[in-house]
Amino acid sequence: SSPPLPPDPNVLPFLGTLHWLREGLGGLESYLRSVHHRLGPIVTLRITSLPAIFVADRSLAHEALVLNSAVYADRPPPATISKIVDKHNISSGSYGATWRLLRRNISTEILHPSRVRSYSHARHWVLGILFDRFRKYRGQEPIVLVDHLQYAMFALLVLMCFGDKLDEKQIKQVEFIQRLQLLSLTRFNIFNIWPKFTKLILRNRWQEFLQIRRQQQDILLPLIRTRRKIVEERKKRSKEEEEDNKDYVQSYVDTLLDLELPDEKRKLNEEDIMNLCSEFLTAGTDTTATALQWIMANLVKNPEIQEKLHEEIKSVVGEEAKDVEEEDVEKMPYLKAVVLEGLRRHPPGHFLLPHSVTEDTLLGGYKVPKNGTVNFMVAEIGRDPRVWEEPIVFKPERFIGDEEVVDITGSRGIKMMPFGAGRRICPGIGLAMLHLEWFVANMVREFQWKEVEGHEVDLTEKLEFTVVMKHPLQALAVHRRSD
Ligand code: HEM
Repeated sequence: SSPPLPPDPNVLPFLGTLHWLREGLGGLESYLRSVHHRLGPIVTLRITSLPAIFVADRSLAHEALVLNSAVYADRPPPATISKIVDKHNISSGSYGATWRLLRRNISTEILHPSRVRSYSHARHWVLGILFDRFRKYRGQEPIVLVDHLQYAMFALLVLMCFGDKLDEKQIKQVEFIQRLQLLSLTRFNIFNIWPKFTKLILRNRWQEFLQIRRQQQDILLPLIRTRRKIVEERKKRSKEEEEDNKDYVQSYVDTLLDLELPDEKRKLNEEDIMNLCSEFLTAGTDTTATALQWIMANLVKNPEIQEKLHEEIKSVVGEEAKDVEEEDVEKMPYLKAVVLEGLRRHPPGHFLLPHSVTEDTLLGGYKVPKNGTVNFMVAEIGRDPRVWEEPIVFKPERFIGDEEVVDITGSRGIKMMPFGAGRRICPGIGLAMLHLEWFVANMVREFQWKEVEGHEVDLTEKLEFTVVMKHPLQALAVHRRSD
């Protein structure tokens, strides 16, 4: 009498998934699209021995993530690789006291709007670096934009994480090792399947994994130790002396040094802190740089949208202001619409991170078992033709109206959910939206972005850690104002 699992398209569970596995995870999405078409918005695949449920419908997503949010707030137990790189981090932590503590810490101590404001000087510093780089191309040579955007996001998040302005060489080292780890993760995921056996058979690859991990320790641990010393010395100084030191800005590492793990009754060790810093850097750089690249690509492809945006920016900040300020972006509805349209049409993650449920439950009349994973199809939901007219067209105007057209947090209903929804919603949503709006506004204010002949904008997607442009955007940045 117990309700069945959502329908499974394969008569022979494991064999059935082989044909998309050949194409990698990118193949999974198009396979699922055809399966949903046949079997409805909720289906089961057997990728491992545990059922993996896939949800492609906004109402079911809302029912699960928002209306039933406590039940869906768990994550599947970590596999071999995750046990090492994600140990005690937020994104893979199970729904319990440790997750709650770490999530509260990042949300209130680093990502709270008042704290985010305190990093404004860092954003101006990074914008200066970006613009110096762009000017060197004199509007004549193509810029591969994503390389610069990634560097800019790293410069910014490294500063928020470790507190100090590092030099270019140090920032590049951090960027190098974090990206190496991220991009090679798919190759190492094989160790999640029969680890004892695969570690033996693929000995060299396992050694490579450990080597990357050591390299990461060599780069990140000294930064953490330096910061610890600064914090300890600061504690020794008197309150008055500290109040005079107006330049001091709290970093993520500062907030982690004294945290105590509730389950294990001990402070975080260096490795825990490194994992949390690594998560912070990865979560906030690649996602934002990817989204920025997609938005800029659409502005280059649609010059009339870019000009309309430029007109709005000029009307708010005037002709002479040096940079667009952070308060200014709040007065730019078209800018917000451009960013939302970018996130709808090209969400950096096409799936949320896998969720799991704290108890057996029901969704859409089917059973969702405690031991399975539940995956939500973000890109499909944002491109649902029943909600979005001409969903493939880039049309910011769809977000302009008398009423709020979309609630990006999904709490009052989901039409798109690039940041997820419910208890596991991305805690960086405010910072990410600020970075997207502010950097787009400043880049469009300062330069006209033009297509390069022979390198027309190509919106083909490719799955890396996020879904990126298969052919990265190349564009000319023509300075709008004479120096
Ligand atoms: C455009 C930029 C970003 C996008 C599109 C994005 C998207 C997401 C998504 C889809 C999730 C998973 C939600 C779920 O599983 O239900 C997530 C989780 C997370 N994000 Fe973001 N994110 C962005 C920027 C950031 C930034 C700037 C930070 C912090 C510096 C951040 C930190 C996190 C963390 C810590 C989690 C795990 C939350 C948890 O499991 O409780 N993200 N993000």
